[in-house]
Amino acid sequence: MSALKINNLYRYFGNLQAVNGVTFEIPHGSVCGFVGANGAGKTTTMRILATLDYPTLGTAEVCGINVVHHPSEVRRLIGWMPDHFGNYEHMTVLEYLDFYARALGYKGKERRQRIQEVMDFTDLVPLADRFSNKLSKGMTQRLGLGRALLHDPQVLIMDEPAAGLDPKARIELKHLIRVLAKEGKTIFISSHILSELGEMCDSLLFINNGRIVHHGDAETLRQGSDVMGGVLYDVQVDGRPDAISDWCVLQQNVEFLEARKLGGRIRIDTEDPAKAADVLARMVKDGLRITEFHREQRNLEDAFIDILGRLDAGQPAVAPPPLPVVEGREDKA
Ligand SMILES: Nc1ncnc2c1ncn2[C@@H]1O[C@H](COP(=O)(O)OP(=O)(O)OP(=O)(O)O)[C@@H](O)[C@H]1O
Repeated sequence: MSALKINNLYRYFGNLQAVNGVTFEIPHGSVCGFVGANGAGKTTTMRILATLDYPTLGTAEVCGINVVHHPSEVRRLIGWMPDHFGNYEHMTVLEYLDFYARALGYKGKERRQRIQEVMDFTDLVPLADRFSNKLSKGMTQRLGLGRALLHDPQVLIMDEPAAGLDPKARIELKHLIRVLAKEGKTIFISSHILSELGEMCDSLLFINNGRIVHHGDAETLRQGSDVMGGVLYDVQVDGRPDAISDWCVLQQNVEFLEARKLGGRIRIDTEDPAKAADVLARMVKDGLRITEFHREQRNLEDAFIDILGRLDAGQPAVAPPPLPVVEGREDKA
């Protein structure tokens, strides 16, 4: 059973189709990044999962429990960290967590212990007596995370937790997310900072205009294979750079993509490194003086733009690959 499962989900606001037939599953114990432009439908999808909104059509389940039919049960399983949350004036960090722990039904010693654990984890102990509305953005996010973790949820849903954080605070947050992932929690996190998501996520889910346009792991996206239908190589020659494009015209499984100063980018129509080695050997045999031949690592922003470009060009989005199986996941630090 998946930790999160969304099936053919729609959410309309009047005529506006905010979520438009979204389907995906996220396995237990994995970290999934949710990526999309402003207004793509991320918050709406997350709010439905967090039982704060209703779908127009379709289903959403957390650990097999339907969010519409059993919202109270779902709330016990999830920790929700919204992109903005209100702090109360004249309430210290400790009082704030105590208030929510009471609301969650914790009593006496157990409550104090749970608050202490959360404050230790989020490094809020030195801020215990600070007014919660006088915290920096990074401290506020740690308080929000602490609040979301009070009932030790299995699944954490975080909407743009890194927005507005300075680099140090982002690194601290990333560290906390890694620790939680190592503990086996399922984490669904939206962000505009793709490079950071790539480092900590087992899979990335791209949404555009309310539709899922890609679901895959970051490494495959960087290498471009499942997006581009082949593998990209950067090739440089000693001599005429356009010798590569001339050569590619005569090949069946090699496509010339763009010229560069000393050569060009090509796509080899295979995942198999041995076949790429064959292509290189043929180039050399045919007289190209190769000075560089390496598999291209694209950044995730490029991959996202590629996917959107394919959609704009009327090409179908690539079918999602099988979901990653998370067994004995390793820390990616
Ligand atoms: N309560 C609402 N009433 C009307 N329209 C809404 C409502 N909530 C969201 N929308 C619209 O639905 C679309 C999707 O919004 P959503 O907040 O889900 O996007 P998002 O991907 O989270 O964007 P951002 O990255 O800017 O937070 C947007 O066009 C937004 O204006």
